[in-house]
Formats: sequence, C-alpha cells, structure tokens
Amino acid sequence: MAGKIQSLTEEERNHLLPLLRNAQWVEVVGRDAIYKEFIFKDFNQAFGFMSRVALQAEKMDHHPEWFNVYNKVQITLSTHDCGGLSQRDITLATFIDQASLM
Ligand SMILES: C[C@H](O)[C@H](O)[C@H]1CNC2=NC(N)=NC(=O)C2=N1
Repeated sequence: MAGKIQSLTEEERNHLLPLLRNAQWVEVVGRDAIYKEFIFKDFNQAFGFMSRVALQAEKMDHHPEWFNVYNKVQITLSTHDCGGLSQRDITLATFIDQASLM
C-alpha cells in the first residue's frame, strides 16, 4: 500500500544522525528509532504543536509515536514499513523541529 520504503543506508546515517543529535534527537536503545522531548509553556502550546504535526503526518502518511502530559510531548519516530529509520523520519523530524518554534 505505502510502497517500498528503504531504510537509511550507513552513509546516510553517518551524515544525518550527527545533525539530528545537534537538534537534541537521540537514538533509541535497542530499536532503530529516534526520540525527542519537547516542553512548552502550557497545554495549549503543546496541543497547538501536536495539531500542526498531526496535519503534516496525515499529509505524509507518516505518523509519530507520541505521549503528551500537560506541557510535555515525547516523540518517537520510526518507519514501521521498513522496521527502522527512513528518509521519512528525517523529513518529519525536521518539520517537527520547525513546528515546535511557531
Ligand atoms: C497503510 C499506511 O499507509 C501505513 O501503515 C503508513 C501509515 N503511517 C506510518 N507511520 C510510520 N511512522 N511508519 C509507517 O510505516 C507508516 N505507514
């Protein structure tokens, strides 16, 4: 349905993962996924952010695993269709970082 999605190559990882780490994304232990925690002023700010991400996720047909309590949003990104990180996770992570600044 979603077509063939390629896992990131070693070369792509060597290039991209340092950039993600600079933006406070971390590699999940024991799983090919990335994780970041966002803290906002209050629930309204957190949920506004989640709404922006949700609309983009639907557009991309690529969805975050996330957990929210009040002003905190914890996000894990991975591509189920390839069992690990793909370019889609990088694209969504980049969008998420922009959306968190709005
Ligand atoms: C059927 C549907 O297109 C797929 O299940 C999509 C939906 N959203 C998805 N989100 C994520 N994170 N990974 C996927 O592989 C994925 N696949």
